[in-house]
Amino acid sequence: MFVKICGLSEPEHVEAAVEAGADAIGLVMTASPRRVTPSRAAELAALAPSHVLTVGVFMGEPVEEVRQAAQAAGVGAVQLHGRHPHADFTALKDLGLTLVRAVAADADLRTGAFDEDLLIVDAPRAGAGEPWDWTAVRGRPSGNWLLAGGLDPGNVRQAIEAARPWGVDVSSGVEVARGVKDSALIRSFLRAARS
Ligand SMILES: O=C(O)c1ccccc1NCC(=O)[C@H](O)[C@H](O)COP(=O)(O)O
Repeated sequence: MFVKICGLSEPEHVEAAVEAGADAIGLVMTASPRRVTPSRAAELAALAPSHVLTVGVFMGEPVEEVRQAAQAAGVGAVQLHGRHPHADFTALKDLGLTLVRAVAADADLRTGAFDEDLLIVDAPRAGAGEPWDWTAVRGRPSGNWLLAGGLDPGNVRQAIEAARPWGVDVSSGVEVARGVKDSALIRSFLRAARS
């Protein structure tokens, strides 16, 4: 089970996620209480070993802005929320970035439809910690896709049973307050997702 811990902004939480075995960490570089600057994202990304995918998270920015921020941060992947033309994905892929397409369940759920490497099927409001009907996507995407939206250490097993994803992604569910991560919750989430 691939696990991504998203919305990290403090070194101690990057270290906790890496030590607990996260496969990917998300650094939010768009409007959000979790937003980090490109230079802060670079500091955080540098703490992750090379086997951990570092993901810059964007929503609606022009592709040139995404390119500049991702390159300044030195992340290995970009996660695009919102509508982007296929050409945006191609332009970013040509830079060697891993592409993550984040959508709600009513979108095109074919993995690779936009040449992305990874699909995230999320709640309608990304990063809001809102659970949704995870059974609605069971058997729909195939390949490498992550389930997200309202997951936490207490419900992630149930969500995995409901949707049968390839991996999971969490942000709010490992926080003690909006935008404030907790190392113990990060560890619990990883344990529960893989139990
Ligand atoms: O975290 C944000 O505030 C955010 C803002 C805009 C676009 C994406 C954002 N976050 C993405 C994620 O944290 C995850 O990919 C996912 O939505 C998980 O969210 P949650 O329901 O909070 O676990």
